[in-house]
Amino acid sequence: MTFSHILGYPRIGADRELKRATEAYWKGDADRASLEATGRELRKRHWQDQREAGLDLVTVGDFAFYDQVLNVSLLLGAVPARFAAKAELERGEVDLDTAFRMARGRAPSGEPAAACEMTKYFDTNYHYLVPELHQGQDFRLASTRLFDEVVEAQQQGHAVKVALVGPLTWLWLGKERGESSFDRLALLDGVLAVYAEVFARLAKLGVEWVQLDEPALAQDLPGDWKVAFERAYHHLQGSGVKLLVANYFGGLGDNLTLAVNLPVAGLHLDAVRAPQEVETVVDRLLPHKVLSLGVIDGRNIWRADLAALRDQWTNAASRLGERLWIAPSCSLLHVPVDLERETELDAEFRSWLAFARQKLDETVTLARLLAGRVRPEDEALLAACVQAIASRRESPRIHRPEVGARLAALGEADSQRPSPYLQRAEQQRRALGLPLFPTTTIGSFPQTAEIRAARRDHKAGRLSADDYHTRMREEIAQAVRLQEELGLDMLVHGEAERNDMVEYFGEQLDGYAFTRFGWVQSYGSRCVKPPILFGDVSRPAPMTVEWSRYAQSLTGAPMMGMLTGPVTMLQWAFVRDDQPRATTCRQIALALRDEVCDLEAAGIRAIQIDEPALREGLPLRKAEWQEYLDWAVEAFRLSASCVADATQIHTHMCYSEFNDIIASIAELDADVITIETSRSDMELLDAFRDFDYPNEIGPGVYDIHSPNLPEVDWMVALMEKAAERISLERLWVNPDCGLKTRQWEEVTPALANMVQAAKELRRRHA
Ligand SMILES: CN1c2c(nc(N)[nH]c2=O)NC[C@@H]1CNc1ccc(C(=O)N[C@@H](CCC(=O)N[C@@H](CCC(=O)N[C@@H](CCC(=O)O)C(=O)O)C(=O)O)C(=O)O)cc1
Ligand SMILES: N[C@@H](CCS)C(=O)O
Ligand SMILES: [Zn+2]
Repeated sequence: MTFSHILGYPRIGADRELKRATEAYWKGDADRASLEATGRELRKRHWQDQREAGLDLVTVGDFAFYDQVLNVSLLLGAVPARFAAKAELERGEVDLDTAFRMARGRAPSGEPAAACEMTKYFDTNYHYLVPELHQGQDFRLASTRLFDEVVEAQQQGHAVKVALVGPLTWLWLGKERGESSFDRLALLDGVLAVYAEVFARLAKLGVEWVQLDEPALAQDLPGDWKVAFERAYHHLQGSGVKLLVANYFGGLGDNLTLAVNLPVAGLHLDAVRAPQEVETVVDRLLPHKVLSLGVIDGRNIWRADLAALRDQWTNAASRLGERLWIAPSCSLLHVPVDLERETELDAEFRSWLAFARQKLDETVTLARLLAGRVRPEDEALLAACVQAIASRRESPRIHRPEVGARLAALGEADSQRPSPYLQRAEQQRRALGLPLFPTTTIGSFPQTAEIRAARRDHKAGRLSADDYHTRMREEIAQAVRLQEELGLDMLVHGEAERNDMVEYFGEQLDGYAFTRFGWVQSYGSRCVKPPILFGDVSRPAPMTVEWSRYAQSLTGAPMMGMLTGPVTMLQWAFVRDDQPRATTCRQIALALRDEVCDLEAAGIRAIQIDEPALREGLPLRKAEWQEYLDWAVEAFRLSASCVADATQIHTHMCYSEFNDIIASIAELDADVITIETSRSDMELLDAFRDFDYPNEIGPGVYDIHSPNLPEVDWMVALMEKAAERISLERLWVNPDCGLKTRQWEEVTPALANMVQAAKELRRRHA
């Protein structure tokens, strides 16, 4: 028999039930009991799905009301002091509201406090809460939720495997806090003691297998971390459960020997991203260990080629026999829940896809194919699969010769602005007439319930296109009026008409398809619906020009055009796997270039091309960075370089640590870059100073994720710190990121203070 399992399942629910339940609880519209009931209901359904599909084990521990990394922090009692949870820690149960305050700064009960930092989980668009680590920190078992969930699953009759973020990856993802620097590996023993206690309790509950997610193994590990891996897993040996160490999102690389030799009962490999490592691991795996092969893609939505996978892994199956487990490459958290609901996609296109629910079936069928225990339903799935794969391969919907021809005709000059920055800057100063410390925002204004309701009514046919456009124009006019009243210098139209900065463009470009219910959790209750990039990309018609032209017609101040850049359009979509990502990215860049040209022709004097995903697109291994950066930078430049010197190109990035990639950021050659810096106290600007970054910079002066009002003095002080690093004439004043998740009641006074801060800075530095 070949075992089948998954590393984790989406918890948000096919109807985003978890989003609705948590948001209702936060608003005070639902009580704790009803939130917990929704959690139980979702877990029950998801375990049932796994069981019905025929998986041998159901996975427990992947559920979270906010984030699975935060769950481990709670389990370990790693709750920062500002959340005042001493009594809860002593009692051994951190309250759910404390967890919500850690995640978002506030909850229905307890005092608000600064939320923990949130950042991207490896190279995904999923955000985790960064564990805060202190010198001499104590750890103690401080949550029983995991054990309760295990009992819950067992009572429903399931064979359970527990999944947790592993101790090394938890530390790897954490950040040292406090005055003096220290080595966070010094905390490992304390962390391990709690993991051992957790395992002992799980063993008592009859749990045989615990999966420990250690994707840190897919990155370049310093020597002391490799030693720590060995030490940790030796320490955890004999803790009463069998440990399966799971690596995903990439290969083990030079951590292969380390991983293969860990004293654990099994290893999971990402055989989608690193199939080439499997044979070596099989050769070297000790005979008592199992190998879980992640062969179904957990990061994409294409239907698996089951016949090809069967042929590819037959040898491993015959060598390993019962020691082979079959699984998706990583948790299914990163794909939408159920394709069955997408009834509006045409049958042929739908046949090319598999979402989480369908990937369960693929996993089970493949395991049975490899074990030679084929059932009629496997034969049926295999036959449907063969047909779908052939239909996708041969489809005329994918290839459009004119797109390839346009790419082939490109020369170096096409990704080059006519003049260097200094010359452009002079022309832009004349054309735009901006003051010192110009103020701007990042693009979006609050996506109110009314805006979303109007869009929903329009999509449902209850609001005509004309009426919808009128409603959106009213929103834009109001946003323009407000910005003028506030005295902002470079205006934006506010992005009211956009459901999402990627999906909106995906809906208008050829080569993309979009779903109705394909939600994927981005952070907490927030979800995104990544479009599906299936074919050659082109722009059939202008996408933003009329909105921008209208917004500009309302004001004499410069109005910034607003586009999502090619790398972000690629990174936040499900991307075709039949050609290099670089080629797809260049196709998107050309489509965007058409839009940039049209915006300029419509009289728009500044155009922002957002690239918040540029950094997260970096390969996990440094050796592969440069190749990626080369094509990513070229794609951005290709999209931006058709404009005249006097047209100002902006870009924006958030969630970025710039030190490592500053040279590539400079190569983008954007006239202005606005970045997230406020939470780092402007320290991120050191990279720009040290590199002698030549162009203009808007370091974010306030954190848009927080509902707290930014004070004028605070922003002035931050900008003074910025001015120590960057020359005054190159500094802009703006928030950290877009304001779509905030309320107008928060945005208006915050921007008023920001403009006030800019005035004070001008007074001081006149
Ligand atoms: C900048 N960020 C983004 C990332 N990825 C993206 N693809 N887009 C981003 O903007 N990654 C990094 C960050 C993550 N940040 C965010 C911020 C905010 C959200 C968010 O607010 N998501 C919304 C959904 C947004 C959306 O698509 N809205 C649509 C549909 C609205 C809807 O839910 N409609 C309901 C009906 C209305 C109702 O009753 O509420 C429905 O269809 O059922 C729209 O505006 O039309 C969220 O609610 O989670 C995400 C990531
Ligand atoms: N223009 C976008 C960028 C978000 S990263 C916004 O303002 O929401
Ligand atoms: Zn941003």
